[in-house]
Amino acid sequence: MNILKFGGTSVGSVESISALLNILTKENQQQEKPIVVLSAMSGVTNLLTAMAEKAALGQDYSEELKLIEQRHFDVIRALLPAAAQNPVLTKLKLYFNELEELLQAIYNLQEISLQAKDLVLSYGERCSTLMISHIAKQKFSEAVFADATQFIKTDSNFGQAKVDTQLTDFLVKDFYQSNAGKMLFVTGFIASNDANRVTTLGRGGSDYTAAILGSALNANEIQIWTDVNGMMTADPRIVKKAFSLPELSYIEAMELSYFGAKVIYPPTMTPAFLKQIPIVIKNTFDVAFEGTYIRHGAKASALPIKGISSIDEISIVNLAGSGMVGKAGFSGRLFSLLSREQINVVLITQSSSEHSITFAVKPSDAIKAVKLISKEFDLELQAKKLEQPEVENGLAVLAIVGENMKHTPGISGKLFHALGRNGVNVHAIAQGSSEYNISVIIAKADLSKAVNAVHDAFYTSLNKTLHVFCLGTGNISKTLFKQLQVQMPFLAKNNDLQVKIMGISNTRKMLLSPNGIALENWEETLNTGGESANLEEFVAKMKAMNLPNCVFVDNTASPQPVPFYQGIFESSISVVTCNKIGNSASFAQYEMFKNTARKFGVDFYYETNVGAGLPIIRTLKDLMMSGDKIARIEAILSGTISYIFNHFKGDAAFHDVVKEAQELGYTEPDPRDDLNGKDFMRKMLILARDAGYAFEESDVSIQNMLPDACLQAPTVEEFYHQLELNAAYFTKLKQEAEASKKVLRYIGKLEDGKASITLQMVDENHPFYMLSGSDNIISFTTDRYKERPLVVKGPGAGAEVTAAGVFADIINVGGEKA
Ligand SMILES: NC(=O)C1=CN([C@@H]2O[C@H](COP(=O)(O)OP(=O)(O)OC[C@H]3O[C@@H](n4cnc5c(N)ncnc54)[C@H](O)[C@@H]3O)[C@@H](O)[C@H]2O)C=CC1
Ligand SMILES: N[C@@H](CC=O)C(=O)O
Ligand code: NA
Repeated sequence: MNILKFGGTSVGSVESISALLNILTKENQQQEKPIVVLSAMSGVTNLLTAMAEKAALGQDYSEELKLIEQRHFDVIRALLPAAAQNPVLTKLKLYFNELEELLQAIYNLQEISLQAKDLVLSYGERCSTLMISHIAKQKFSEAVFADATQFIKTDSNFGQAKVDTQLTDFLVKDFYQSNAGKMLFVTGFIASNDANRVTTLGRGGSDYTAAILGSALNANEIQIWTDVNGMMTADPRIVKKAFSLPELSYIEAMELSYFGAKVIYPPTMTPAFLKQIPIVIKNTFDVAFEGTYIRHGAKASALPIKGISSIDEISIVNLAGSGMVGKAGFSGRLFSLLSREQINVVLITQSSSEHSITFAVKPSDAIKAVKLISKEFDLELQAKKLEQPEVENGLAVLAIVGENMKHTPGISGKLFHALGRNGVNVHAIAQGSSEYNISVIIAKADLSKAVNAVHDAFYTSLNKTLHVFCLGTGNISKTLFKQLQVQMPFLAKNNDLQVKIMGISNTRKMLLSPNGIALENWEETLNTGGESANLEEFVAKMKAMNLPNCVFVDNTASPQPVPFYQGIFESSISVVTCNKIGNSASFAQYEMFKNTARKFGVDFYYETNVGAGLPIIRTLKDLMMSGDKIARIEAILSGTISYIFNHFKGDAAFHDVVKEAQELGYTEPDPRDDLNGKDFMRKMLILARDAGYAFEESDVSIQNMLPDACLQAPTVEEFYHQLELNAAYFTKLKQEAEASKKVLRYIGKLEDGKASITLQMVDENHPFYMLSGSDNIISFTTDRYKERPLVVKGPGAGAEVTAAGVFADIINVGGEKA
């Protein structure tokens, strides 16, 4: 026979009770009738508590009483034919009269005992069970109401009574036998003591009732019907990607629910655990869900951990003292003191020196614990053998749980890597001696980020999410958003990766969205839903969202974002940028960015700073890291100038060709930065620094290729005008080159600790002669590439290739999926 327990939400409304009846119809096809255990209608227990408290304070409680009556009567009127309503309405009315008299007595006394409170609460389960048993009788003629106070016997610890197992087993069996063939509807949560006074079973009490009955009657299984899809890999309110677990062992379920999973309350399972009766958690509102099975010999899954549980509010108490802590008997005295005073210790850690102990408790217990300790160890404190206990608040616990953990090396490494990379500071660690759980104490503010990061790290077959905040909505960003949108399904399918844009800002508007910004209509969303742009606020809000796997993308050409990089790294957020201004300002700053990113375990990627999407920065880094020595770098690194020299032919006018380069998206937002060599200089400087030189801007000499008037043009418009006025200068250059069968090339060189950019005319024997479009070319001569240099060549400017380079940098963040 099966026990089916339905929680408050499952009996809370006409719809849920109808669903419950359908479930019973199916279950009734089994050979033996099920036993149904019911909770009070959702919210009713709270109302009863409120009424009892009001009565004890001499306040009016009639509103609540009316509300409770109304909720039951509404269900009866909706689910029973008129002729069948009267008998149950009458019986319920009797209950409500008793309840009212009881409350009146409390009101008169203006005081309430635990015993009276249990009695008040008992009406929640009695009313719901009586009502539903009558409704069920329409379908199942064998339905019978059973008040569990008749056969579940406890001590007199009202509010949290302890069950007399032997007597209860006997009475339950007897009751069951004398009701053979009936379908029993049993009140959850309530029982009675020797004197037949009503007692309650404490937290999770209706589950406990189901387990007690299941154990006494050797049930086939105990079904716990609730409103969620069983036990999940993490709290679904915190982790959107959390999924239901098909199967768990008892120990795993205990460990998981101990730290927060509210689906079942562990102690309630003990009777079932001892008899090895499987428990299955099912969803009344989603009958297609097969349930989470908790049973003996649950199959070990391929996953090293089963779930992540968490408690979002915890305090820790630190105790230290060389003369005391760690000595035999100390922790015994400490923890029996706490247990005597009913302080639940969630977690304990002891330092290896054994001179300190840290334990975690509910915040409301922390001060109480300190007072108790101060009293108990007064002498030791006075003698300075023990230091004053210290309390830390605002903390949370995260625990990973799984029986497989102890057979799988590297679990804690993975946990701490995920936490470390995301800047989550660990205050204390505890590994249960069972090795079924590893728990860490972290700041409450970091909990959501931490649980998500750890979930991503362990459930790698799920998509890992990168949370991206993007500055700039110009040429490059627009193209990046398009590329991301197209590529997203591929990344999800083949790389288990999701890139979510959480924030966008340009100089006018900014928008940050906790759910991410859809890329189909980002522009409209930003314009209609965004607020006035404010860079400082954008960065602050990004940090406050405290997301795991977070990336800040700077796709501007502005110096303004650069001063924020440092603080962004310090918040454990990676930076990806195509903006060269950060890396080409002072060397001290360049070095600080690198060091800070390394210190905080995040990435700083800027491949597109040199040669757009061409793998130049990455190649240089690989050469350096593998121990090669750079002897010489020669390069053409201005896509714009490359394009101009490749197209300034025949009777084309120079300024028109420049305009074309701008229109094709090759130039900087301000094309003067390309033609005056500044953009090229920045690239040479960044290369030199990455090659190990502590260079400043002044270390790169630039041969100017523009007449003075062009260089000094105060606006872009004036610049184009000056280019036109100086047409003869450019034509002369071109003719000189053509006359000697050469081409014009603007070439950078780094050799012997010197960097330069010069305008050259090269003939067909020169390796840089053959270039087309916006091509860049770079040749690395090194110890290992001595005879023939390592050459990278290809389009070095343009929105598509640049956005693609930024895209690649973004998905390389975190490294694991690349
Ligand atoms: N075009 C190319 O081939 C390549 C470009 N790059 C770099 O890409 C970067 C972007 O270039 P484009 O997209 O063409 O520029 P753009 O001028 O089209 O767009 C720049 C965007 O940045 C925004 N912006 C500027 N200052 C801002 C601030 N303080 N806060 C928020 N947003 C701000 C602007 O509103 C604009 O949306 C530049 O740094 C450029 O050097 C790098 C490699 C190649
Ligand atoms: N404006 C730049 C673009 C790449 O950084 C260029 O022309 O090379
Ligand atoms: Na590059």
